Amino acid sequence: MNVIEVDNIYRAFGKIRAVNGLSFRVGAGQVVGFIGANGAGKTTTMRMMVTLDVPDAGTIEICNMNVIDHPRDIRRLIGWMPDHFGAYPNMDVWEYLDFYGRAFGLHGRERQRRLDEVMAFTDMDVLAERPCNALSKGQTQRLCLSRALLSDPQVLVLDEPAAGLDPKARIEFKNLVKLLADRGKTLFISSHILSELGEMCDHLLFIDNGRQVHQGTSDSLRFHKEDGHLRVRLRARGESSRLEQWIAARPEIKLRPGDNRSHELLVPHRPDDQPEAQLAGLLRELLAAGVEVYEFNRVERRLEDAFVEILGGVPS
Ligand SMILES: Nc1ncnc2c1ncn2[C@@H]1O[C@H](COP(=O)(O)OP(=O)(O)OP(=O)(O)O)[C@@H](O)[C@H]1O
Repeated sequence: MNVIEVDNIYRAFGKIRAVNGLSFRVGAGQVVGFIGANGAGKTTTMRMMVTLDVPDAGTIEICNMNVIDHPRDIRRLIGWMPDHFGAYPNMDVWEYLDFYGRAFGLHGRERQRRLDEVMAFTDMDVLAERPCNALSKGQTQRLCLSRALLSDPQVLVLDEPAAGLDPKARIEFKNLVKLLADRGKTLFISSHILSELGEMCDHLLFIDNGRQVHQGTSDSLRFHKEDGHLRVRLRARGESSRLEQWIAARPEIKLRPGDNRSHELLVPHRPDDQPEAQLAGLLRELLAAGVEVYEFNRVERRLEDAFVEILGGVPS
């Protein structure tokens, strides 16, 4: 079932065409990375999805409800985390979340229970009494996520959630995203930093100048299929003669030297086979032939390279 259906939407600000005929679908439980350079139209699209703005043309449906006809229902289903945090100088973390809990219509014990649950999940419980303006960037992001989670939404739309986080905070954030995905939430996450999203998302949607330029699974972008080949990097103990003998009997497989005493195999991909099954069979054969393999990896393409390739040049 599709949770998000965006059909041919347009949004212009004067002469600027921020979103220019964009269409995509997001299935229930998917974690989708929304990628584009600065100004590509990500925030504008997301604001329309969460009912904060309306398209000039085209339709957006969330859980089969049109954003223009059912904004209130949709707001209950969606948790929105904007890319900026307004200043709340006189509130501590607990007061801030309590305020939003009230705004979401949570009452009495239910509100308290939900606040406790959310703050424990995001590790904000230890910071409950900290003033909002005395939080680090990572803590502020976790506070924003806490707010988005208060209504226990099915769909989470997160605008640049990892921007400006240090590596530790980024790992913490990634773990939270994974936990939410494990709970069956649908996540739609924007970034202009690909590697950030590649680790969190199973699907990637690329936009440029308000238009979709590519949509696919992260794996399909990440793994090379050079002219229908699978690429494997392997390292084996001892003499390489066993490996060479094994290769000699398989003219379809190409062997080339890799870095750091490794080898790279270029194996024709059999379209009827799952790549995983084919690679597992290959490893079994190598071991049976007495090649002492101690490292065997499918070679990944850097997502940045895939992005540049898709755009046909360097992203602006
Ligand atoms: N309210 C507005 N008024 C005028 N122009 C706007 C407005 N909002 C967005 N734009 C313009 O629309 C284009 C798309 O902006 P948008 O914020 O959607 O991009 P983005 O992909 O989210 O970029 P970033 O990664 O920098 O946040 C930009 O050229 C921006 O300047």
